[in-house]
Amino acid sequence: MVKQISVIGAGSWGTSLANLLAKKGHQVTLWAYEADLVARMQQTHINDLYLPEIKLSNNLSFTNEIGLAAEKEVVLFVPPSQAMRVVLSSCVDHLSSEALIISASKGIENKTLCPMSDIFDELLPDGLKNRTAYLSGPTFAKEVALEQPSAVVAAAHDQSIAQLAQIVFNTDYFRVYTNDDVIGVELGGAIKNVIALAAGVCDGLNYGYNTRAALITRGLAEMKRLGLAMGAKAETFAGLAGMGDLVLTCTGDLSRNRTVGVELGKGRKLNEILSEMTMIAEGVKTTLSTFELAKKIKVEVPIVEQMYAILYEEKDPRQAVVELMQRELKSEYV
Ligand SMILES: NC(=O)c1ccc[n+]([C@@H]2O[C@H](COP(=O)([O-])OP(=O)(O)OC[C@H]3O[C@@H](n4cnc5c(N)ncnc54)[C@H](O)[C@@H]3O)[C@@H](O)[C@H]2O)c1
Ligand SMILES: O=P(O)(O)OC[C@H](O)CO
Repeated sequence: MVKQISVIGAGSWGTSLANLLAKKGHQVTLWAYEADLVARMQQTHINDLYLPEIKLSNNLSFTNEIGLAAEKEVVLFVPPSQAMRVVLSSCVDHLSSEALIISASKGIENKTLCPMSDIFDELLPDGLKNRTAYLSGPTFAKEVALEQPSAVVAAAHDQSIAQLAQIVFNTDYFRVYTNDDVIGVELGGAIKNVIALAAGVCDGLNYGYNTRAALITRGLAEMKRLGLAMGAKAETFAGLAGMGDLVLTCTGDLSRNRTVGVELGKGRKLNEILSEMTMIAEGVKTTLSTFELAKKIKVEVPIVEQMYAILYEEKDPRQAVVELMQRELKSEYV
């Protein structure tokens, strides 16, 4: 059934998902933060800042008026996670009480340590709190835009809402599974970015496949440990939003997080690396949140701690690896 949908956030992922939905036949409006980008997309149907390689569907319209965009049957939020609170706040009064609300952003807010679902729970009116779903999984925006077969999960507390999201997004190249573990799916998608930074650091230091495999596996152990302490299900970390996204981001050259890590491993300064990027590497800020969250709930996350020290205390990446390798010996599953 054709839906009126708005996508709030015209970065590479919002644009790619808006295009998927429009090609599927939905009536889609894409809201961009940058007014000049909206004007150019209206003329060219190309997002020259964030997804320049893709000619967008003629079925897609563009706006800079967030209130109007929010008045749709389905509202998909895809801003950077640190901007989610402000963006959602400006939409709340315009949302229909019947709307299906979806978040596809991956991160943990710095100042509150909230995953996106806590921000939605805090800001949405009661009737909409149970009408939200969280889309996550191993998906580079460009590959989805090129219709490469991909799979994701739509997580919601209410499975009828997860199923609605599944129906709205599923295509023959974008397979959507439902999931009821909202916190697990959210933490998987957020913390894998921290581990991807670390995987990039190892590559930048010219370590090999052994190091990468060890990093991915022990990174997954940290994601799962923190997730379990936050009430997530263990199996979520073996799924698309856990191991699936972790493997993609730690190994794929399209990952912005992994790319930042590679440059850090080569010895470049964080500020210099970030100043050259138009796009966002969520893991940089999520490292800070994850480090503080783990400290608060007393969960051991040695890779996250070393990544924090590299990013925020200018620790030498090679020394960080040495310290990880020289930690007290222990059983694999402690
Ligand atoms: N790109 C991907 O492949 C991909 C895949 C899955 C999930 N995600 C997630 O989607 C979210 C959005 O990332 P992206 O890759 O689409 O972005 P991007 O890096 O391609 O673009 C940056 C985005 O940030 C927006 N922005 C910058 N400052 C802002 C502000 N103050 N307020 C509101 N918006 C602002 C820009 O308008 C733009 O939409 C992130 O949480 C990311 O982790 C991305
Ligand atoms: O490019 P990254 O590192 O932000 O990763 C993009 C997606 O989250 C991969 O699933």
